[in-house]
Amino acid sequence: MPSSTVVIGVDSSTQSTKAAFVDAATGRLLAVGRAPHRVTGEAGARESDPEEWWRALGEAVAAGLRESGAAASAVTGIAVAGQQHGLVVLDDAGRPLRPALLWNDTRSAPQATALTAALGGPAAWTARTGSVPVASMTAAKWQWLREHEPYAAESAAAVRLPHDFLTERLAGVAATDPGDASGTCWYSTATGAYDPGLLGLAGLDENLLPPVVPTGATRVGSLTRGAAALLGLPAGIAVAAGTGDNMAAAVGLGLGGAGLLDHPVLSLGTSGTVFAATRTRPASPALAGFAATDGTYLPLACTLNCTLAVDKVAALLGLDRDDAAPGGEAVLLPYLDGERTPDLPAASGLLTGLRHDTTPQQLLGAAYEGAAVTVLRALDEVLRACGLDPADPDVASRPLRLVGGGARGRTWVETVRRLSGRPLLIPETGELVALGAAALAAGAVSGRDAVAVASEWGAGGGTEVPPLERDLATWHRVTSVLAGLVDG
Ligand SMILES: Nc1ncnc2c1ncn2[C@@H]1O[C@H](COP(=O)(O)OP(=O)(O)O)[C@@H](O)[C@H]1O
Ligand SMILES: O=C(CO)[C@@H](O)[C@H](O)COP(=O)(O)O
Repeated sequence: MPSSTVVIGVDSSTQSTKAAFVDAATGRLLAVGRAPHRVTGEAGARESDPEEWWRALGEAVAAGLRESGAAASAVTGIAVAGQQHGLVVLDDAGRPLRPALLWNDTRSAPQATALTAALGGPAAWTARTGSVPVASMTAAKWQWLREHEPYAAESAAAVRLPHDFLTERLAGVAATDPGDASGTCWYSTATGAYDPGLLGLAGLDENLLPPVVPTGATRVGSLTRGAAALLGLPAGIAVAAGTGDNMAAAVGLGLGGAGLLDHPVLSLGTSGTVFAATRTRPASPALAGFAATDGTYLPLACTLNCTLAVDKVAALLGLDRDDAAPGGEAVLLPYLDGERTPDLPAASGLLTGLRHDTTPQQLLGAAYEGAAVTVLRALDEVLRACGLDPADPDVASRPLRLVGGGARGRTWVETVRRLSGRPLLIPETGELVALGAAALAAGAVSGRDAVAVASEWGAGGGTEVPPLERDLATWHRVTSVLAGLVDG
């Protein structure tokens, strides 16, 4: 591949769209174009207009093109990684029939409970899909739509996830990948295909879904003339299948079959996620057992309240996000959006341990601690799903890779360091999801394995932060309040 070619990786996540322009030969990040999109809704509702994602994708690509100084003619491929699980329903002209129901919309919790029971409980689900339905899963959202807006469900000519909605706009071809499909609860990680029985349970016609192509780096088509004109890119360049945002972060870090296996990652974004890439198909009811893009798997735990929730607490207190001190006796579980891990969709924020001398800075620190402990609690289960013993010194000393917007924040890094007691590895590149998507685009152009491409690019490398002695007093204080919430 000539060194002058450029690939674009798009991260269409909850709060914004980022387009990474990457030198395909060296992996050098030339520029990242950004554009925000809105999330609306109250009382558990979280929705976004897919047309806004499409507009934001155009703006982010235009900004990246300007800032990179790259000639549009140098661009050879593009791939989209998107926030997982969102339900997009389209009419027969490909227009959204309503706003997308997002991963953090908890209105679908009762439908998730009913689906779990309908198949005979959690074990039956993990055996088939790798995951147990919770409000986030697409199947629960589809059931919610059927019950609450039957007209929209009956009129749907196509059902899409966020990333494959955008891929189809680029290539004019319907396609998805095993990674994002595995977050629907109608795709089986055991068979690597849609599960007819689960589609029957959801009353969903398979013809409404995009075909699942073998990997996110599969070339599904070429940039259409219309999309090319809109984006200022050459028509005919490769469009990859793309994937979900967590799977793309794994690719960017070089995790998977052709790279690093069984090493933990913590992503601090709107969601907090903890995961690893492994060869063993996960089937733990405590985790989502996703497929990765390349035939490996991604056991993952996801919380609903991470950076956005902590920023909200900082705003309530009138503090900047790094004006925090360790929480002391105060415990703050910032479950502003309900919670998914543990599965408490109706939860709200909880504060305890206040004293006369508690400071606003401690309250903010307690919010960081509450959010961090909530996601870190699942780390041992992720390691067990990889077939590892979390207490094994070799396993305990594996660095935790920190990604997502929060990994740029001093207080996040120090809080995770203190509460995990692990060495951390903070990649130089902040935009691992977009970079992973760029590697998928490079794979679609060259036919090479995207994880191998990303490993060669070296994007996973970064700063190693040595461990601190683990703050077990805070850990136990937070986990005991959390346990009370679960039991209560
Ligand atoms: N320097 C920083 N310090 C702490 N948090 C940050 C910093 N920069 C960005 N963030 C947080 O990162 C979040 C966005 O991260 P990102 O991974 O892009 O989220 P998402 O993928 O959910 O849209 C914001 O909620 C913001 O609070
Ligand atoms: O639901 C999940 C994972 O199962 C979330 O991780 C979403 O994929 C949204 O990610 P961010 O926007 O927070 O990156």
